Amino acid sequence: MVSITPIKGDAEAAPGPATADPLQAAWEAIRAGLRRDCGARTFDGWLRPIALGAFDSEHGTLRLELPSQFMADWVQTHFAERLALAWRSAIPAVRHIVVGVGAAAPKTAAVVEIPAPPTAEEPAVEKDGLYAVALEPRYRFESFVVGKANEVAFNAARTLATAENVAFNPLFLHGGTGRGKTHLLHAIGHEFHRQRPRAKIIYMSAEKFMVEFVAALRANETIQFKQQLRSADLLMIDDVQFIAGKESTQEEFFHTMNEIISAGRRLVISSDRAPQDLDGIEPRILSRLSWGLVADINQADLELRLNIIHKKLEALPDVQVPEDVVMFLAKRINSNVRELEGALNRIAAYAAMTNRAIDIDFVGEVLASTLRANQRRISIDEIQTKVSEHFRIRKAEMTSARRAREVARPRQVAMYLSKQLTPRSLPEIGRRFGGRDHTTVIHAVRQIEKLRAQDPELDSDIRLLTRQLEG
Ligand SMILES: Nc1ncnc2c1ncn2[C@@H]1O[C@H](COP(=O)(O)OP(=O)(O)OP(=O)(O)O)[C@@H](O)[C@H]1O
Repeated sequence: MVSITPIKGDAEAAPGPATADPLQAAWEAIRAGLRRDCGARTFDGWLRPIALGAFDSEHGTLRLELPSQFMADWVQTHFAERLALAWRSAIPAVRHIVVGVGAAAPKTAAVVEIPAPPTAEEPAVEKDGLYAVALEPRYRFESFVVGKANEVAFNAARTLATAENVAFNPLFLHGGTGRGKTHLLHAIGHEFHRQRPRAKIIYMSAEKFMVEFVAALRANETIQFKQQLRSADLLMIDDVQFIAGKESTQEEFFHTMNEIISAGRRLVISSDRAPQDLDGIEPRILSRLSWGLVADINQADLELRLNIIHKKLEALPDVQVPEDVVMFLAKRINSNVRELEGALNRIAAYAAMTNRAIDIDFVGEVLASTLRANQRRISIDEIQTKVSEHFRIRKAEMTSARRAREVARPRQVAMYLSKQLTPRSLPEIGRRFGGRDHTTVIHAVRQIEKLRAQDPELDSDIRLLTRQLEG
């Protein structure tokens, strides 16, 4: 069940006597920025009427409401991406925005007067070839902290942005949410622009690609749409999982991809999963993708989390965070970098508001629910359930003595995942699998490691199970 938290009542966002509403404060700042960037006419006509709706803290979804469907559709098409980006940089906990018609929107007269659409096309204003408005200024290579989990992706991104000729194209970056894919794409854009100020760079979410493609189809303007994309020297499409299975968009994407690559222009794609795990992507697209470089971004380990906290704190010179608190945060917030960043911002904001020193007690109060969510531990029981469902065997086979391959292999997979995803010891894992010896568990772990390297299907099963279990 999704819990919709009313903005004013966000318990975690308002510890102690604090009265300021961080969402409202961020919204004021975003509005000021939009007014500056878009001019008074567009702002007054289309953006001023937007009201803040509810914030669903579980999914990080913030609702923005307009007085009519027409206005909501317009804002969705022209501003959704910009709004989402602005929100994400202001409050990282806001991961998505939904634009709709709602009760929170200011009530105007029964007939809503619809302002004339602006004459200039704002969100993708071409400035020196760079679609500058879409790139977040903070997302640069210099602000990206490199560790084991992301070094291959980082190096590939830098090579793609800087090398005279690249041996791989496209670059496909994948990894779970909040691990820095969008950051790296924007960093590529900034660097490419710095080195080649006249080059044409397009960054677009796959969702926007689809929306624009469908709009172009309706308006009989597909030729212009194609020309625009295919003339890019660097094209970056974020979150490509979005178009998996959407046939005509996928077809168009495939042609665009082919032309960009054949013309020696650079293409970068990001996704929350590996190419082979994208359901509904055609084999010819997969094979074209495999011509390039596929790099994943793994979950940050403790060392990387510590380095990221230190780096983020450099940008907050007024905030004094003692080393024991840094270690506490790095150990306890292990889900993803976005959460870690959000936690630091929240601590800084509440320390400033309440004038309290930042110690472990304070952090425990301010981040109570984040810490609880990060504490979620995957249990061996959950692993056994998921694995038996996946391989369509009875769960009882997890603890049975049967050695037939069709049950023994899934059992080994479950033991392997128990070792990887839980802090349980080998003897304990053995006990939970029908009282087996710890050497059986070691054997299972080694066996699956070996098989994963040889068998792409098993490897993809394990990735999928891991993703599902990690939620
Ligand atoms: N290695 C890193 N160094 C510094 N900041 C990072 C790093 N990784 C992620 N971040 C920060 O974490 C936040 C989330 O990253 P980003 O939006 O790039 O994630 P993502 O992988 O694109 O997530 P999603 O799939 O949800 O879009 C950003 O503010 C980004 O700057």
